[in-house]
Amino acid sequence: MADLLLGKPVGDALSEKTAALAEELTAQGIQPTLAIVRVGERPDDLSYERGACKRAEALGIAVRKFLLPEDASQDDVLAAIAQVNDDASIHGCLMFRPLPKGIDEAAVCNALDPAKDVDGITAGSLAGVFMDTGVGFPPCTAQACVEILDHYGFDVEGKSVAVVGRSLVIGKPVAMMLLARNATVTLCHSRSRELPTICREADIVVYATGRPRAYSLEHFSGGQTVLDVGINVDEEGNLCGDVDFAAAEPVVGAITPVPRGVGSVTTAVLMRHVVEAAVACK
Ligand SMILES: NC(=O)C1=CN([C@@H]2O[C@H](COP(=O)(O)OP(=O)(O)OC[C@H]3O[C@@H](n4cnc5c(N)ncnc54)[C@H](OP(=O)(O)O)[C@@H]3O)[C@@H](O)[C@H]2O)C=CC1
Ligand SMILES: Nc1nc(=O)c2c([nH]1)NC[C@@H]1CN(c3ccc(C(=O)N[C@@H](CCC(=O)O)C(=O)O)cc3)C=[N+]21
Repeated sequence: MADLLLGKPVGDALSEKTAALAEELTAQGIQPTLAIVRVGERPDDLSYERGACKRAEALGIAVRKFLLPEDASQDDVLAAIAQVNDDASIHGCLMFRPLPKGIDEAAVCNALDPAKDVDGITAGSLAGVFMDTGVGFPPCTAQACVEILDHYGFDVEGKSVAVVGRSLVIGKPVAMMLLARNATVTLCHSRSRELPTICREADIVVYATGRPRAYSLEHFSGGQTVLDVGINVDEEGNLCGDVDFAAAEPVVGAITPVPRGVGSVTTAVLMRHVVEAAVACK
């Protein structure tokens, strides 16, 4: 049976420092505040929003929501971002992605004030991740994966890591962050051939594709570590990951469950970024 890599202890350890900083700021009359920009009602966005609001409340961080309908135009989203930029009481902004088709996501992302970019969506923050400059915040989920590996004592140096999925939210940045820690990274996507072989041969596999329970026995090997980033809703309305957990658990060495895995660490990382952004703008 695999070791369960639960997110809670990782998130709790991160949140201890965040709570102390948030308290200090509040004592100085600064209310750390996160803006959430959501277009439509994607279930994975709603799940993140629930998790984030719960954690923000526990830490004394305020949340302001900017909710737009599914058919919002690019100008509507840009107007919401402009409101966030102009409001000095907002320290960080989380805008759910992917945005509905027809909206130029890069244009909207880059409209955000870089100082408020707590989820690594602007080109400047991503350059920080890719060039290792220490400027800006990395995408929270990519950082959450690294925090989980650190917390549970997995040293990636020299190990082979397969990342499945190449989005700017998770696949590409997590690949770069693990590369910076001297892992040998294979970045896979929907056109990759021999994916099961690549996955089986890796010491650590990060699945981030948004395909419910799509990865099964042929992808696993004994003793490997699996991080399941996917947040999907199955036919019965239950949250599930990209990995077929029941098939993986008896085989792999360690695995993050969904829910209670990577997602809960993502929200903890987000809150830490918000508080750090609030400190930086003092
Ligand atoms: N736990 C957390 O905190 C978070 C969870 N998520 C979840 O992670 C998942 C991925 O999110 P996101 O990156 O935004 O999704 P995107 O849809 O932007 O990207 C999906 C990626 O998966 C790849 N892919 C799709 N099908 C296959 C396949 N059959 N084989 C190999 N690769 C495939 C795509 O490849 P190609 O580029 O070739 O199309 C693409 O690169 C979602 O379930 C999302 O909800 C996201 C962020 C945070
Ligand atoms: N710009 C952007 N960045 C993202 O990181 C991003 C995104 N867009 N769009 C949507 C996906 C999905 N995602 C989740 C994060 C945490 C939980 C989370 O906290 N889940 C709890 C359960 C919460 C609940 O449902 O009650 C858990 O896993 O235990 C869920 C989903 C981030 N995403």
